[in-house]
Amino acid sequence: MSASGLPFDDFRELLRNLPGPDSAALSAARARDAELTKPPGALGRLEEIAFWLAAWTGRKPAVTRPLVAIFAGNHGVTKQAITPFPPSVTAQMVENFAAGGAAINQICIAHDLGLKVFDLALDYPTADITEAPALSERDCAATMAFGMEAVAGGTDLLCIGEMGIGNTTIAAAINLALYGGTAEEWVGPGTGSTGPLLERKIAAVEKAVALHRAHLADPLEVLRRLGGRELAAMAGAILAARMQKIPVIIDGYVATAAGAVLRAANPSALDHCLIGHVSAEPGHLKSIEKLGKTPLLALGMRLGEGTGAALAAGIVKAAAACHSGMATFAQAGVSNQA
Ligand SMILES: O=C(O)c1ccc[n+]([C@@H]2O[C@H](COP(=O)([O-])O)[C@@H](O)[C@H]2O)c1
Ligand SMILES: Cc1cc2nc[nH]c2cc1C
Repeated sequence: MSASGLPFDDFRELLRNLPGPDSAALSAARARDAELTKPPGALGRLEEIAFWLAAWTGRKPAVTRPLVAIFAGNHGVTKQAITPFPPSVTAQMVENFAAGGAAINQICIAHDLGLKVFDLALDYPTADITEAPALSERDCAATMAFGMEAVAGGTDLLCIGEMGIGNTTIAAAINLALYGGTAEEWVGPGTGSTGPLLERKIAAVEKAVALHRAHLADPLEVLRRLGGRELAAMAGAILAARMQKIPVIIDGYVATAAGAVLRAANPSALDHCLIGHVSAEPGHLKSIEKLGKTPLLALGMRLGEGTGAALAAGIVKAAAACHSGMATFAQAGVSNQA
């Protein structure tokens, strides 16, 4: 904790002093790209991804230890009867991740990605955001710090995902607080809320944002009042990655909301991040556009658990492989005259 003793102070300081991109590594990548055996720009966005890797790692683009981190949390707002699945499914899915039976396990095998799952006090859901702040400042800051530690084991590409019944309601509330509009614009079906479930979900988001309105100009207050443990941990992990020169791929609607909190605190906070995919949750594309980003994939998925980010990691790995493995015109004896 910082000298003044307020748990958020260290994070405010970090957010004010984020490291920028490495311009020497970026220039070197651009120079090499111009020599590779392809028409200029022919690899399209793969070339931009290689430049992004160079800028945010400070090295020649390479992905050798990609990691998917899933953060799991439970939410008091589920007592408003807003989800088709019960909160017990969060812990059950954590078990399924550990046993290798979830979709994310198969995508990690397909793309050769490491996987770590962090469950965050699943037996102690956050407070119901329609009645109280989700977390105390101390709990929120401690969970952000936990998320920062999660990447300490070393990786050179971090995919951020989550698991938490009720958390699409949380993401919608965060988006409404950060961007305004109406609750209907930000609330979607999540795992399948329709009819009365969806109506109660919209009402819960409206009520929560109205209750906390006086405090929502401060993005970290948005996170602690309307967020949840997995969102706080994802925010911490994204920040830690920035400090440690690790590029990040953000997953779906909920992971994007965690990132949005950081972006609201510092407009450059997500410059080291890609959005892996646009999910089928109706508000996701708009929330991505608010960040000034373009998602890599659009596969109609709405699963969470890092699946969209993990699929995008395969593309990022391929971008690095092309950049580092292709021959130059001179090496291959190919004419570079158009
Ligand atoms: O990532 C997404 O865009 C996404 C869209 C819909 C559902 N989810 C997942 O579904 C869970 C939350 O849905 P819900 O209906 O319980 O709020 C949580 O575990 C998320 O990972 C995730
Ligand atoms: C079964 C199930 C799997 C999930 N994976 C991520 N969120 C989920 C929500 C449910 C309900």
